[in-house]
Amino acid sequence: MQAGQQKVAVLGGGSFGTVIANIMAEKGIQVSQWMRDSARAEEINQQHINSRYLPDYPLSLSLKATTDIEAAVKGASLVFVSIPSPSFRSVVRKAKPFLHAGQMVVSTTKGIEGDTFSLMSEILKDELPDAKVGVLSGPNLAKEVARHQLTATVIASDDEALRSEVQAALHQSYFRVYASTDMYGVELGGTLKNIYAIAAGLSAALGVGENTKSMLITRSLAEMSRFAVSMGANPMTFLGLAGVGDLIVTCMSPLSRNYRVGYALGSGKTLDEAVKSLGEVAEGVNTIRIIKAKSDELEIYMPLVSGLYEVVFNGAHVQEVVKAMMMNEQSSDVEFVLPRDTL
Ligand SMILES: NC(=O)C1=CN([C@@H]2O[C@H](COP(=O)(O)OP(=O)(O)OC[C@H]3O[C@@H](n4cnc5c(N)ncnc54)[C@H](O)[C@@H]3O)[C@@H](O)[C@H]2O)C=CC1
Ligand SMILES: O=C(CO)COP(=O)(O)O
Repeated sequence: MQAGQQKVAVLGGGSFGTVIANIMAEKGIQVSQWMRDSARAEEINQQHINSRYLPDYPLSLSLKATTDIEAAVKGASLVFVSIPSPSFRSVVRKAKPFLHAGQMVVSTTKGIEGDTFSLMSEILKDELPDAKVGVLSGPNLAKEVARHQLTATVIASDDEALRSEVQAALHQSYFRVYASTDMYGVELGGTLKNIYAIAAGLSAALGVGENTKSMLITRSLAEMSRFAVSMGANPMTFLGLAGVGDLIVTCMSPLSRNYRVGYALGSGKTLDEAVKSLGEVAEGVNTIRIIKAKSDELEIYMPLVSGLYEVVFNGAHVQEVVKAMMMNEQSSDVEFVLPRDTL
């Protein structure tokens, strides 16, 4: 389809929904961005800015925002859902009456629904059994994308036509889209790394050295891939942009909201203060709780998650938790090379 004839809908008026919508609008695709806040929609339409989430970034003049979800999705070949995980299902339900059979729907959300332990692709399949479903995930700090910093991401789906459509819609001189068929692995990569970004922010605030930061990131990768593989994901996915790529950016950048929550905790703020002062979503806080419960239930060894859970929710002292981890029994480096249970 020619860019000028294609229509795409983006559900969500926050930082990521806005940059994704803007990439496509800049290419001449007709984009309708749905949001609940009418003042924000009017601001995007009149002043071409989203001052709450991306205050310093002018948006494409052709990007159109609306509070009418039917108008947003009507005639759209692709629908992106960029809504924080706690509200994801309810927004999909709102859009559902206006979607057709075979509709392509892509989640950009990096979280888990607590009550059901559903990833967003599972919610999409659940709510929209006739839709073609995909997941977009990768090292994609919204403010850097808005600034046209060279960026790459991953579209994961079983559906080849959906993967090609998303690659064509989002490809830009500053934005590349790689393909994957491991939807579950790609989605878990984006979701789990938020936990370790909180740990990285916390340790940065405590002034740890570069060796320590490297150990933390690499052992985080080992832990998140161990969990994902137990859930059926492909370990190779964690070598890609949605695994190690997203883990690195989120553990290293103060632009990450999860990293900032960790940094605030390490600077002596309470969890409430840290989350309130952020004013945006940090999915990792809920994800720690959800993954702690799941890993306990399935007996998956996750010492970083357990330690962080104790610090964040039970007031344990970081130094004590770290000391216990360092004194733990010796283990395998890459357990897909040397399995832990053969030690
Ligand atoms: N910001 C980033 O750099 C990136 C974010 N993501 C993911 O994208 C998802 C969305 O995040 P952001 O856009 O960054 O969040 P944000 O905090 O910037 O904005 C969230 C948006 O969702 C809207 N919203 C929340 N509940 C709603 C409801 N019930 N109905 C309608 N709208 C509702 C809010 O009004 C707000 O516009 C998250 O899961 C995040 O992990 C993914 C890649 C990069
Ligand atoms: O997922 C992200 C970058 O890829 C954004 O991370 P935060 O949600 O921590 O800001």
